[in-house]
Amino acid sequence: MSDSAPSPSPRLAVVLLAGGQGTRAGLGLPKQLAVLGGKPVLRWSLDAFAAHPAVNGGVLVANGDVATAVNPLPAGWISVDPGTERQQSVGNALAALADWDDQALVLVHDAARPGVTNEVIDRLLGALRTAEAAIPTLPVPDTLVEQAHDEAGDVVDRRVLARVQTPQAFRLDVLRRAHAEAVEAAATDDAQLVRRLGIVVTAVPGDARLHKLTYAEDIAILGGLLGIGTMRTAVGMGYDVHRLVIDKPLWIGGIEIAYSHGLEGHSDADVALHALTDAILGALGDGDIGDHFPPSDPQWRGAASHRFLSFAADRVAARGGQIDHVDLTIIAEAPKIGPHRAAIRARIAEILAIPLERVSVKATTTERLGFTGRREGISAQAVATLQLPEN
Ligand SMILES: Nc1ccn([C@@H]2O[C@H](COP(=O)(O)OP(=O)(O)OP(=O)(O)O)[C@@H](O)[C@H]2O)c(=O)n1
Ligand SMILES: C[C@](O)(CO)[C@H](O)COP(=O)(O)O
Repeated sequence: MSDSAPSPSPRLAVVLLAGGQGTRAGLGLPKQLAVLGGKPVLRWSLDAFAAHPAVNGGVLVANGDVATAVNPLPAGWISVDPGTERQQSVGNALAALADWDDQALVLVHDAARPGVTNEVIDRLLGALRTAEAAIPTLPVPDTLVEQAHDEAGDVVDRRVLARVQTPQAFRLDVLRRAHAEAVEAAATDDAQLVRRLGIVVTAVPGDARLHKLTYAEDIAILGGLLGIGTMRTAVGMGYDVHRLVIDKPLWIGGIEIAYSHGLEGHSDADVALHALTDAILGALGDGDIGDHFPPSDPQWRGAASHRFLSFAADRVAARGGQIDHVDLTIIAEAPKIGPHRAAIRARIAEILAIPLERVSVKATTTERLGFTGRREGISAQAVATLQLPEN
């Protein structure tokens, strides 16, 4: 029997990448801040790593506003600014790990992949007992073909292909060398840089839950994969009034209508889009249009109201929800809204990026009664029906 003590496990650091813009997701905010099951996407993997007994600390790569969403960081974690590309962001994290021993291990992970499990971390660490680098991969489930524009070409043999996920696991000295030698050579992940050193990268089974949030529809996919409850229906209502004044452009429902008068207001005073914006914010329980775009703020003077409505729609997407239906009633004695209804409906569907059938636009007079009947102003009422994930 040997009397030598077992060698201690190497220390383990995590590099959590949350420095991207999330352009392809188009959520109106960095996708790592989108809320999934009641917490930001970024928080999911941060919590999973912080709870794993082998993890000693980590570096969150994120801009200040993103890092703030997960304040305070777990013990042993710091945050650093991102670089312009993912690869530079990893480089910044490696610089922050300068005082870690070469023998340490590191897991590099996309914050856009919230579904980190202990099992996948353990598989990667198991592989690093003998390998210098290990990554999770999944088989390709579909037939793959070459394609040029809209012409499908020859089948590519998918048996020799795999989908690469993160976290990716490395001996720290290996990752340091790979990045040091890659200054001029871009790669979409760290394993490719390591392979350029001639080092073998071991593949371990990945996990469907590590699906990456890339496009807006991935939020719903992740909701299913992560077992985040069902959707609930939320209904909101909005109401707005603006005064008619002479010689102003008249904007209603995102279109300009030729008329002797226009609506008075701080923005373009589009009474219909304001009511709709409030209906959506109401369904979200997210305040009202004045909270987000205060009339006291000069930047909204004369602003086109489609910006307010897009903002509200983005907030629905960022919550992993969708707009089921909006119903708008415009109350005006004059001008007649009827001839413009179809154009208004199409414009609202365009702004909200939902099918036309999900938008209803109606109009009425008040039979010459009240302020609308006296043509002193125009009002609008709206109801928005959303599907939102249960938290
Ligand atoms: N300069 C960058 C670019 C990306 N990332 C991170 O790298 C991961 C994978 O990148 P990707 O999915 O491409 O995210 P984005 O760059 O945000 O997406 P897009 O390309 O659509 O803007 C994400 O967690 C992202 O936050 C980063 O830390 N620093
Ligand atoms: C690192 C990565 O997640 C591995 O699949 C991927 O390459 C990063 O995403 P991107 O869309 O290529 O930036």
